[in-house]
Amino acid sequence: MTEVFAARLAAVVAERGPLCVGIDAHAPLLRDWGLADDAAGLREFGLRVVDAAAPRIGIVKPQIAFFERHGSAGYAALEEILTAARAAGLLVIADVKRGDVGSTVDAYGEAWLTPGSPLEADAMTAVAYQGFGSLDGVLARAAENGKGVFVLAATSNPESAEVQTLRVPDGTTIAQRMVEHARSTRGVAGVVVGATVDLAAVGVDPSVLAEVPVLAPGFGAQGASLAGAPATFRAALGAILPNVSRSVLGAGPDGLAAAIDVAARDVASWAS
Ligand SMILES: O=C(O)c1cc(=O)[nH]c(=O)n1[C@@H]1O[C@H](COP(=O)(O)O)[C@@H](O)[C@H]1O
Repeated sequence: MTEVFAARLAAVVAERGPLCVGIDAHAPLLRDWGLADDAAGLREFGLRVVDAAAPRIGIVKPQIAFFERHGSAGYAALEEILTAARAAGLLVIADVKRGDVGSTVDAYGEAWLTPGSPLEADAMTAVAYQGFGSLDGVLARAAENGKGVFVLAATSNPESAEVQTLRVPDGTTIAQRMVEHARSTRGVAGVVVGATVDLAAVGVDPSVLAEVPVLAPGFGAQGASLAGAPATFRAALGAILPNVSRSVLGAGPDGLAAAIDVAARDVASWAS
């Protein structure tokens, strides 16, 4: 039987910790790294991040937007980076944030969560603005393949409260409803909850959040500190995958490994 994603993830976290490093190829970062903002530059950038990450941590998250900027050549670079990351034993979360009517979102699942697909990842990010049920097909595919889907619940950007704090008729916020839906998938879906978020303000119950995998971006460049995570996530701290992108990538190709080590040590200190 295929192992459910949450169990695969737990094994990676137990062995290599929960830190996730983003592969966010911003144009200014490429410039600072001495790389061209083209497909060759993207490829080099991504492969160097994989090289620095693989001996240190367990999870990487390529942000697909930065590859898409270069069209099919960007996607070709991305395919190589996905393959290299998975071959190096890293668990790969494709940050694609897809959502649509079910019959279309299924095709996104086919692209990102199917073994042997050129864009195969271990998990993808998704948006349930068209209703959690619109993700049923992609969740079924993920379950079949031991893959995961991280659904946006309470995002790190300041504008998010406008939508995510709205309440459904039983009084639950949309953010909390996403967490509850994810919990009902029993280890196939996780959620995205930003580290900049006040859980009480967005109506998310930390004890329910603790029951699902939580991708937590927002550290560093967006203002949240790794040291502050225990106070932010409380009972759910053990469920989070803290993501760092610009805060470590900004160290440059020569400083990246050390920056990842520092972040990993900060995360490891949560346990003490
Ligand atoms: O799904 C995400 O990863 C995501 C959700 C969210 O609420 N906020 C957020 O910043 N992200 C992504 O996480 C990364 C954060 O990058 P840094 O701010 O550079 O650490 C980017 O790739 C964002 O697209």
